[in-house]
Amino acid sequence: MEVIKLRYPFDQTLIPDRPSVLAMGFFDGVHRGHQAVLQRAAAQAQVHQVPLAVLTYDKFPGLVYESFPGRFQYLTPLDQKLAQLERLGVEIAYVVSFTSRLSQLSPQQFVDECLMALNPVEVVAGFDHTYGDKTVATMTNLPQYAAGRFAVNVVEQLSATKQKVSSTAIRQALDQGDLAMVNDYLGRPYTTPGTIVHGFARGRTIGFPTANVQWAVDQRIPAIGVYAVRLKVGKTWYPGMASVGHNVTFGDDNQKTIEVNLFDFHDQIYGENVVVEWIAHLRGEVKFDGVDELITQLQQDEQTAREILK
Ligand SMILES: Cc1cc2nc3c(=O)[nH]c(=O)nc-3n(C[C@H](O)[C@H](O)[C@H](O)COP(=O)(O)O)c2cc1C
Ligand SMILES: Nc1ncnc2c1ncn2[C@@H]1O[C@H](COP(=O)(O)OP(=O)(O)O)[C@@H](O)[C@H]1O
Repeated sequence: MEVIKLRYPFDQTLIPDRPSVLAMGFFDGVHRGHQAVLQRAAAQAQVHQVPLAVLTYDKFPGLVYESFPGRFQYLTPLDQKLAQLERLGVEIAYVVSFTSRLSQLSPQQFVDECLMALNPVEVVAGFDHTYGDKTVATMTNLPQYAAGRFAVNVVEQLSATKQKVSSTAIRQALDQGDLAMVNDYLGRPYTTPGTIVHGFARGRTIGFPTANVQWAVDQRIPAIGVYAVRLKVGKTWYPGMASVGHNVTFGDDNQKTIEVNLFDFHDQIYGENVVVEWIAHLRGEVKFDGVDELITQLQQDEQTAREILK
C-alpha cells in the first residue's frame, strides 16, 4: 500500500496521475461498518479496473472543532488504521492533515479542490459521512457537487441489533469493559500494541509474574478490570490474563497499568514490542484484604481464562 500524506492545498505532484475508486472516511477502528464501505469500494475498483484508494485524516477531525478533556484517544491510532486498511486491500492511502484551513472549505470547494485532485471515477462512503458543514456536506448532496465528474456510491447503515455500528458506540463499550460488543462491532478482537517495561517486581514473588505493557497515550484501552487475552511476542501469540488497573491491593498510588500474566511461559521479555489481543472480560478490579486472597482469585481467573482461550 502506498501512503501519501497531503496538506491542503494539495501538492498535485504527490498524487498519482491515474483514476481510482476512492473510499472516504475517518475510519477510527476500521469496524464492520467501515469494512462494508471498503468492500463496496474494492468491488467497484474491480469493476472499473482501477486501484482502490482511501481518503482519510491524520487526526480526529473533532479535535479541530472542540477541546477534549485530557487527550483524545483513538481505537486505532494512525499506524494501526493504515495496517488494517492495507489488510483490506487498499492500494493507495491519502492521509490528509486535518487543519482549520481544511475544515473551513465549503462542500463545493472540498469537492473541487480536494476530491477532484485525487482523480476518482467513483467515491464511496457511509450514509452518515460528512465532509464539512453537517447540514449541507452530506452524502445525499454529494452528486450535486460532483456534477457528473465522478459517481457517488453510498453504503447504508450496518446495524447489529438496533444500534448503529459506530466508532462512538465502540468507544463507549470499551469504557464499560463490554468487550463482547467491542469485538462484535470490530469483526475482530480489539488490540493494543505496546512495549514491555519494568513494574514493581512483585508478580514473580506471588507466583504470577506480570509483564507490564506500556501503550501509546493516544490509544484508548479497555475499562479497568481483568481480561482473558493473547499476547504477541515476536511472531508467537501466547495465552494469558491481563489486569487493567491500579494494583489496589498493594495500594500503589501509580498510574493505570496493563499487566499480563502468560500461561506456561518463563522468558524475560523486557523491551519486546508486543500486541495485546483482548478476548473476554472476566471481572472488575477488587481490593483484596491480603495477598493470599489475591492469589486464590488469580488461580480462578487463570482457570476461567484458559477455558475461554482453549
Ligand atoms: C489477571 C490479573 C488480575 C489481577 N487482579 C487484581 C485485582 O483484582 N486487584 C488487585 O489489587 N490487583 C490485581 N492484579 C494485579 C496484581 O496486584 C499485580 O499483578 C501485582 O501487583 C504485581 O505487579 P508488579 O509485578 O508490577 O509489582 C491482577 C493481576 C493480574 C495479572
Ligand atoms: N509467565 C509470565 N508472564 C509474564 N511475564 C513473565 C512470565 N514469565 C516471565 N516473565 C517475565 O517477568 C516479568 C514480570 O515479572 P514481575 O515480577 O511481575 O516484575 P515486573 O512487574 O517488575 O516486571 C515480565 O516482564 C517478563 O519479562
